[in-house]
Amino acid sequence: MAEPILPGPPTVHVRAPAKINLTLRVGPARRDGFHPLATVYQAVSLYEELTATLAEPGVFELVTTGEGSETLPTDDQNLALRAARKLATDAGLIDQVGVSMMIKKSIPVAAGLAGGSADAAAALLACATLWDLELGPQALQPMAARLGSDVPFALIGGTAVGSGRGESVVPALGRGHYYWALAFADRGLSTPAVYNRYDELGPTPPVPFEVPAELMNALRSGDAEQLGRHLINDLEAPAIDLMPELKELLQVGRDLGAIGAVISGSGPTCAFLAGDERSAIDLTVGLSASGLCRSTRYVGGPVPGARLI
Ligand SMILES: C[C@](O)(CO)[C@H](O)COP(=O)(O)OP(=O)(O)OC[C@H]1O[C@@H](n2ccc(N)nc2=O)[C@H](O)[C@@H]1O
Ligand SMILES: Nc1ncnc2c1ncn2[C@@H]1O[C@H](COP(=O)(O)OP(=O)(O)OP(=O)(O)O)[C@@H](O)[C@H]1O
Repeated sequence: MAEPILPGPPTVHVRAPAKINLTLRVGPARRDGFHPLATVYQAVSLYEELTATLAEPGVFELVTTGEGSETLPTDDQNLALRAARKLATDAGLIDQVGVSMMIKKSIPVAAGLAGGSADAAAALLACATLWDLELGPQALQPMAARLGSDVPFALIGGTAVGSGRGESVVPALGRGHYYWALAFADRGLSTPAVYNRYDELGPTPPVPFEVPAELMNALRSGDAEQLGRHLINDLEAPAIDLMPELKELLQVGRDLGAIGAVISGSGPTCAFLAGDERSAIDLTVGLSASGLCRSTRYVGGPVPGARLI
């Protein structure tokens, strides 16, 4: 006789998006080593997928698959596991809860697209749900900020202005959907190394600084051409200093018709803004053919932050 099918332990699925920095103004290093930022984030349709299953109390485990996963730690060095443990500790439940997580990575590692932050945000939301903590993306913000500068944005998604060290995020009012071609490099760049090189190259813009009004106006009116003209990243010079081939890649994208080109975050991923979806696809084809990048992908934004699926 067939065995009865018993329900498995509760499981949730979450996906969390990559980000592009449309603006990244960087001030001189603070005493704690972090740099004050004025940034505009946009979440784009390249997603990490996390599956979390309730486990025995005290069990916190993780496996990763997909893009670059073989290079990642699966112990507490991994941001997702660190996020799960931190949530359990802060809730006073560290000896009473457990979780088994599986992450399918699509965001390349150390690419400037905040893949690790997306994983941390996904883990927070998944574990809060599994453990019935009744904490949504807003309530999880303070804990997200302690895990990393980009984690709070990964929870809210959309388009948002970031300040402080990037952890203080306010949604930006905007209209329009934008089409991007992303060009991935064949190696990563370390975020601290890029900030260090930024300090060495100096000088830094005076603080307080602001997000360009033209960029905010472009977002408000949904004007892609104007947005493309006002993309700016102060980490572009140090990223190019560490990886000189990025300069040519940015130029090739412009020559292929991109209406804007910028390195995302600390790089090395280059983001090219296109006028429409067809042009974004054409750009990915042209960039691939240039031989200057490992691979390309077209994405759209803004999209929501970490969500249950
Ligand atoms: C480059 C960006 O992605 C732009 O959004 C972020 O600034 C980086 O965010 P992140 O990877 O979440 O960074 P964190 O994990 O908080 O910090 C990693 C390291 O980056 C440097 N760091 C980060 C953020 C910041 N405002 N100033 C910094 O100098 C510090 O050396 C820090 O030790
Ligand atoms: N789940 C994770 N995914 C990716 N990297 C992780 C993860 N956990 C820890 N890390 C470590 O964090 C480092 C940076 O990873 P990540 O892919 O988030 O870089 P990034 O996209 O450049 O980040 P950011 O744009 O936020 O600076 C990696 O070198 C990796 O060892």
